[in-house]
Amino acid sequence: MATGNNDITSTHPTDWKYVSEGGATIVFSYVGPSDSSRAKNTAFQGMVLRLRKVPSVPLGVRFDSDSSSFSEDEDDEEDDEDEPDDPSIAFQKQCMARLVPNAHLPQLESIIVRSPPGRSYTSDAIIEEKLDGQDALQDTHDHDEHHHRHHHHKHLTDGSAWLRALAATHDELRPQTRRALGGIDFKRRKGVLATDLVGGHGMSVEIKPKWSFLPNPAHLSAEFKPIKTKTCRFCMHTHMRTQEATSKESVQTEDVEEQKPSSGRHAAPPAVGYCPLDLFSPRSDRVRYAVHALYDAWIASEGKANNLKVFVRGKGVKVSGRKLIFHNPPSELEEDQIRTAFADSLLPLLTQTPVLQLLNRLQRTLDMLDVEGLVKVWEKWCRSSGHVGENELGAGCEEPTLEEWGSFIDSYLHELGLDEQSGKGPAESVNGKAKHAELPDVQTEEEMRFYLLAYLLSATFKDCSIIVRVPLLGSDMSEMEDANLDSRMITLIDLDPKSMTRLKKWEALDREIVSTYGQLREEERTACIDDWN
Ligand SMILES: O=P(O)(O)O[C@@H]1[C@@H](OP(=O)(O)O)[C@H](OP(=O)(O)O)[C@H](O)[C@H](OP(=O)(O)O)[C@H]1OP(=O)(O)O
Ligand SMILES: Nc1ncnc2c1ncn2[C@@H]1O[C@H](COP(=O)(O)OP(=O)(O)OP(=O)(O)O)[C@@H](O)[C@H]1O
Repeated sequence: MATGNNDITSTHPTDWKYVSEGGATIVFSYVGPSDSSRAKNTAFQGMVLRLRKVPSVPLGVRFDSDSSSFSEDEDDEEDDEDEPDDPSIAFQKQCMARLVPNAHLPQLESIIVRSPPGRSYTSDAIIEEKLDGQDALQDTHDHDEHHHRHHHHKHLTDGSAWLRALAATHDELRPQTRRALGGIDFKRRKGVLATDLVGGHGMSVEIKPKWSFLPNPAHLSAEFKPIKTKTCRFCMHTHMRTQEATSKESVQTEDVEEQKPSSGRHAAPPAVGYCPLDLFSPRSDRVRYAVHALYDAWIASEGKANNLKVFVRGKGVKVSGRKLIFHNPPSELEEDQIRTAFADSLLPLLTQTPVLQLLNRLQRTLDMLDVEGLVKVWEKWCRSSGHVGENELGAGCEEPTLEEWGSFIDSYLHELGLDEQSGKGPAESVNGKAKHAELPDVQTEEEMRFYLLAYLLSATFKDCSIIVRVPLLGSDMSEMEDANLDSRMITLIDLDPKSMTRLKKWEALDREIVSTYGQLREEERTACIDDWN
């Protein structure tokens, strides 16, 4: 029995399973009713729901009518159509799809998440309240709950009722550090339905690779150049985070559960030992080393580091349950065997599909000046153009429209001599580097914005994740022959546009990370090897 009704608020909150979340969004997958009393809804099968969280993270795209904003008034029951679709949808369709082959992108579509007035939810029922005051029950097994509903807060029956019920049903599964910072944004009228990349019968491994390159040295300050050309940004950031964690530990109060991250942002433990430059290397022994390091950091952080997540049949695997990644978990298994089998299963897709190399090329060619070079160009342009404001990087700059993003991508592809969706790797960047040996002489606002947009887009690719789908270890399917490699099994997620307002943060963070790392003696610093330099 199945239905295809695409009113998401007619599904029960328990038909959805919490998958995971980041700083900006939270994701649930459709599992359907747990018993046969109700039909599965085919409109949601194989899909996840991605919802924006509060506090909201600013996005780097503006619509002509500035429709990226939405009503701040909770009681405002405007048409759902009045809220624009989540900007990530148009951005992916019109911009990202020109840079990344479709095979490596999830399908995205907009979905209304407002429930009709008068509809409320209990743990196992949907209650419809007739507008003339008479009540009608629908699809409920728990009539006793019904007569209590008038005592409930008005939110239980307003348009946010479904979102609130979804949040209440799943809040317990969320990490405490994320819960302390916020949850689903109940004011939103729309969410995003996306291909479920962690469901099915196999294993999905999510890697957040981060920065894949050492910077172009041409525009670095004399003070930072020796530091930044030896150690990659991720390894330096890891060092800073490790120091921060150590100093926090020494002042921690007893009540750890109640502690909010002091910076107001989620602080995942650092993935010590992992270097992205290993993962992005063309040498498979280095890629293997990186996967081992990610696995070790996953274990050491008890699954809290955000660079590796593992899912089996749609559910996040805990470190303590790691044997679940095997089809038939052997009773005796050395730790090293699990790690080796894990890396064996990922290596073919990581090394023989173009996704990592594509990410590498995009990141480095979009960040040819480094933030230090970008600041120099910006300051010079501010002086020459009389640009008013505090002169902080990006100050006073509007978010780009989709049209401007489109023109930017035209120029970028043209400059690199690449075709749309070419998916080509970093060899193409060599020309770009020679070209950016000199600081660009920016004359117009349009030219200045070209460099700012390039940096914003590089930041998206530095912060996105890949999801690799493979059979469970030890299953008949797990010995993948090269010929059987299906490159669609590796997908890029979290390709949201970053906001102009982030530029000043990145400048300051760069300074903080590098000066902290610079306090180490030369011989204490890690030498990261960029094979593509
Ligand atoms: O600055 P970074 O490199 O620490 O990246 C931030 C991420 O931290 P990470 O290093 O991956 O632990 C951070 O990840 P977490 O929330 O810590 O998992 C976010 O991805 C953040 O982006 P946004 O605020 O969601 O747009 C990321 O911020 P942006 O740099 O993309 O602004
Ligand atoms: N299409 C998908 N299928 C399955 N799981 C997904 C999908 N998209 C996202 N997820 C899961 O939800 C998590 C949060 O999504 P995403 O990374 O897009 O959020 P974010 O808030 O933008 O992250 P960040 O803080 O890194 O910027 C992901 O880490 C992943 O585990």
